[in-house]
Formats: sequence, C-alpha cells, structure tokens
Amino acid sequence: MKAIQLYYPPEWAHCYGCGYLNAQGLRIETYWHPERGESETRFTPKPHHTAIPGFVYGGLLASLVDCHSTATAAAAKAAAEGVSLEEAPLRFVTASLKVDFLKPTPLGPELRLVGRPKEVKGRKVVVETELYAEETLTVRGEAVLVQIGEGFGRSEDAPAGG
Ligand SMILES: CCCCCCCCCC(=O)SCCNC(=O)CCNC(=O)[C@H](O)C(C)(C)COP(=O)(O)OP(=O)(O)OC[C@H]1O[C@@H](n2cnc3c(N)ncnc32)[C@H](O)[C@@H]1OP(=O)(O)O
Repeated sequence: MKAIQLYYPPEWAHCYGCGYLNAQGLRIETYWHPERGESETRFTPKPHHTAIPGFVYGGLLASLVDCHSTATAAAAKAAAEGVSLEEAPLRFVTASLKVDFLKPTPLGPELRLVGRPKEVKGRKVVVETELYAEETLTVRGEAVLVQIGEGFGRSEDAPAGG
C-alpha cells in the first residue's frame, strides 16, 4: 500500500510534518483503509521531542494530528468521489485544528493515530483523530480541512512583506 502523502505533487510536498521533500521534517506516512473507512499513521518520537522527561511534547502531537488529518481528508474526499489519488492528487490545508490532551503521552513507544472523516462537503472535510500510545488513548483531535487548488500559496494567498 502507498502512503497518501506520496501522491502529493512535488510543489506541495515540502510540509514540515508530512512533506516527502523536507529532509528535516517529520515525513509522516498515512495509510487509508477503505474497508474500515479509517486512516492510520505510526510515528515514534525521538528523545529531543521531550516535554518533560519521559513524555512527548504537545506541539509535536498537534503536528502529527494536523498532518494526519490533511492526508485523511484527501483519502476521504477521493473515496467519496470514487476517484483514486493516483488520478486526482488532492491536497488539503488545515483551516482549524482542535487538540485535546487527555493524558500525558509517554516518550518511547510507537504512537498510532487513527483518523475518521466526520463530514465531507464541497471543499471541506472534517476529520476526527485519536492518538494512542500502546493501547492508551492520550490525544483526541478534530480538524477542518479545505481543499486547495493549483497555484495556492504562490501569489494572492501569501502575505505581503519584504
Ligand atoms: C502551499 C501549501 C501546501 C500544502 C500544505 C501542507 C498542509 C499541512 C497542514 C498544515 O499545517 S496547513 C498550514 C496551516 N494552514 C494554513 O496556512 C491555511 C491558511 N488559511 C487559508 O489559506 C484559508 O483560510 C483556507 C484555504 C483554509 C480557507 O479559505 P477559502 O477562502 O478557500 O475557504 P472558504 O471561505 O471558501 O471556506 C470553505 C469551507 O471551509 C470552511 N472554513 C474555512 N475556514 C474555516 C475555519 N477556520 N474553521 C472552520 N471552517 C472553516 C468554510 O465555512 C466553508 O465551509 P462550508 O462549505 O460548509 O460553508
């Protein structure tokens, strides 16, 4: 199975969390399971992702939920439209991200994120994500993702400045 992120066209593959062209990034890989209507990402934080000794930094956890959600949105939209990501390389950005840290997340075990599309409507997809450390649910997220088109981020979308 090919990770959803690997379908992104190169101009949208530099994201710190999920871009395969970002050598310094997290480069997460998300897989879509059509039979379950769910996505899954696995990631093992490194020692420098510490919050307090023994526990994972919350900002990293939010990044994982963020990029896992954009990939889930692409897969969910493709499934809803009956197209494959191969023929339609859909790309979403995050409009809104809510993260609930339910319990401290231990540093060491591989983390597993499970995403479920809650709403697919027009260019908008709402995704719920659960993050598990071993079998313990430690983080829950909800994101609103909006589909972008060619040229996004090149001109009028970018802030002015020097
Ligand atoms: C170049 C980028 C390449 C790839 C990036 C990798 C992504 C990785 C994850 C990220 O970190 S993304 C980076 C952080 N996100 C951004 O920088 C996005 C900045 N925001 C925008 O560019 C625009 O606000 C956005 C494209 C998200 C939406 O603007 P639009 O004018 O295209 O949306 P529009 O107003 O038409 O709204 C479309 C739908 O989304 C809904 N929506 C928009 N913003 C929302 C919001 N903030 N909260 C809830 N819903 C929202 C809106 O209500 C509507 O729903 P309905 O169709 O049901 O009416």
